Amino acid sequence: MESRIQRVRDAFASGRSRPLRFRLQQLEALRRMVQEREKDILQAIGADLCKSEFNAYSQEVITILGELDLVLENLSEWVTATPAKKNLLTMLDEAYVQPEPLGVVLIIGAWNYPFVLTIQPLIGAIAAGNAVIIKPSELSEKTAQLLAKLLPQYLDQELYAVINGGIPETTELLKQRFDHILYTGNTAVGRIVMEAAAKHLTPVTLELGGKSPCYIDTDCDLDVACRRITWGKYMNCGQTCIAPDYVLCEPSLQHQIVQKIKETVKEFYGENIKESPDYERIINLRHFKRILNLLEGQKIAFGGETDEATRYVAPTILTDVDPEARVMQEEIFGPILPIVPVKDADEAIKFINSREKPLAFYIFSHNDKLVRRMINSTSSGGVTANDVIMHFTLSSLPFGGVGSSGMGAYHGKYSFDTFSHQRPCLLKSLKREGANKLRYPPNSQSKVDWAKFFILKRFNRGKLGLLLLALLGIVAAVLLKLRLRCPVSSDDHRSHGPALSLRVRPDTTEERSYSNSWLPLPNYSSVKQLMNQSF
Ligand SMILES: NC(=O)C1=CN([C@@H]2O[C@H](COP(=O)(O)OP(=O)(O)OC[C@H]3O[C@@H](n4cnc5c(N)ncnc54)[C@H](O)[C@@H]3O)[C@@H](O)[C@H]2O)C=CC1
Ligand SMILES: CCCCCCCCCCCC(=O)O
Repeated sequence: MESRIQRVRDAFASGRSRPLRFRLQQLEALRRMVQEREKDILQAIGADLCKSEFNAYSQEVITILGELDLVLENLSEWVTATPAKKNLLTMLDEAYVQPEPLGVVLIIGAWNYPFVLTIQPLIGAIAAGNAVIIKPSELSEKTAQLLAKLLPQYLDQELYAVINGGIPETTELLKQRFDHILYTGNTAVGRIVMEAAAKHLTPVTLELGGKSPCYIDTDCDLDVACRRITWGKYMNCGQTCIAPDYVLCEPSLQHQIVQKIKETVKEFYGENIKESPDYERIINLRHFKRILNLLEGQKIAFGGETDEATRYVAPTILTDVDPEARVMQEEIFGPILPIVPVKDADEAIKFINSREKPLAFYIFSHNDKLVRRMINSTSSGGVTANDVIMHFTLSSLPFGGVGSSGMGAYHGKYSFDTFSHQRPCLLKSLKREGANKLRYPPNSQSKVDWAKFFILKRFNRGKLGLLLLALLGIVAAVLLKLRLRCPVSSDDHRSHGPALSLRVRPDTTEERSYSNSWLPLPNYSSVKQLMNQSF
């Protein structure tokens, strides 16, 4: 394992992952892979999650094709250095922020969307110029095997390596040094990843889970709300990290919600849900049993049927759920929807704030003021109002958790930023040493005053500020010139402090001899007064 990672590190050190052209080539190759091997990809996802090709395409492949298009279109802009604002001391220098690759990145994927959750971070890591070790989840075995077979056929084999295996392999992998780790999975393993990363001071992006609440207001189109919730809750058999985990609503709404979700389930999956090509299965027996345990002692208002042989769990709704019940303590990650009655929106806010920060928060209401109030009084990784899941699909929004639902974010430009170091660059010349003397010892009050002036002064009115700055420059230059005509004693330098750092080219040899000295301005306070006018 160590030698494999070393090979990837050597490939990164060769510098070939850095040029924009190379990154674009690799991303185009990845797009070719998705297009040419679409059938294989859909079959692998289908085999892992019992998912139809239509669903695998719209839930996973579309996202990746969209992300690739976005990155290919914008990467040349993202890699370009951004000029930085300067202060008076650096106004003649070059200051910019240059994104640079971090090095070797480790991406640990999860099984529930095994293609998108592995390939989407990979796109960002390649775009940012990194080498990558990809560790797909061992639970989605077919997709993991396919990725290990396909990626080397399309991408640079030394820069991008797939390592498959289970917990022992991941544990071994985590002992190695990486320059960034992006992990998607449960919070307990998130802690293990962070602890391992800390040993090497490796930064981490943790895409974790949690219990995402969904508040339904009385002022709401319940038909639409319930249709959207049914879609987001039962998609992928509830195994979606941003699925609405539970519903909060006033007691009077409970019965109607159950009825409407029931009708929608029939509309979506037909009379015999087991036969529906759109209804998936639980990934393995361990998770199946875990979900079954969550049903114990609960009032099942709808669903509840299970079949161990096929790991089938019917779309299920629980009503009047006690907040202390087990089903309300851990992320469900299955097709069970508990409804917890609350008095009103304020009680819902309190309820949410008394728990760990969730990955997503959903509010259904016609009342725009209420929606904004609920957003402003809670915290979550992301929010969608009057729908569920959909914020995930917008690459212009950062995707990630907060608090125990994760740290850091990715998607689109946010992925590029996650896998880049924003390197600040200041390019000075070895000339103009005069202006620099204000920071050299011995220090004095006037040097401090000048330093304050040069560094703290802000010009925030755009062109007007620049115009006034130019005028000030002219005034300073004239004063400087006047001063240059009269010889200055070394004592004067010490007692009056520095001159403005302006390009003043002395005309005569005599003047040149003063050009590198601290030339005192005759009246600093008048300049200070001038500068304190609001520019
Ligand atoms: N924030 C997000 O974007 C997403 C978060 N999730 C969360 O992931 C969870 C479900 O995924 P999991 O069952 O955790 O996926 P999982 O069992 O596939 O584990 C994820 C990865 O962690 C590794 N792993 C597992 N146990 C480990 C250990 N003890 N030491 C080292 N590595 C280990 C696995 O090899 C795998 O690659 C849910 O909590 C869900 O909310 C899932 C999808 C997206
Ligand atoms: C056309 C609709 C597309 C919907 C895409 C849903 C993809 C959800 C992936 C979420 C990953 C996760 O949160 O576990």
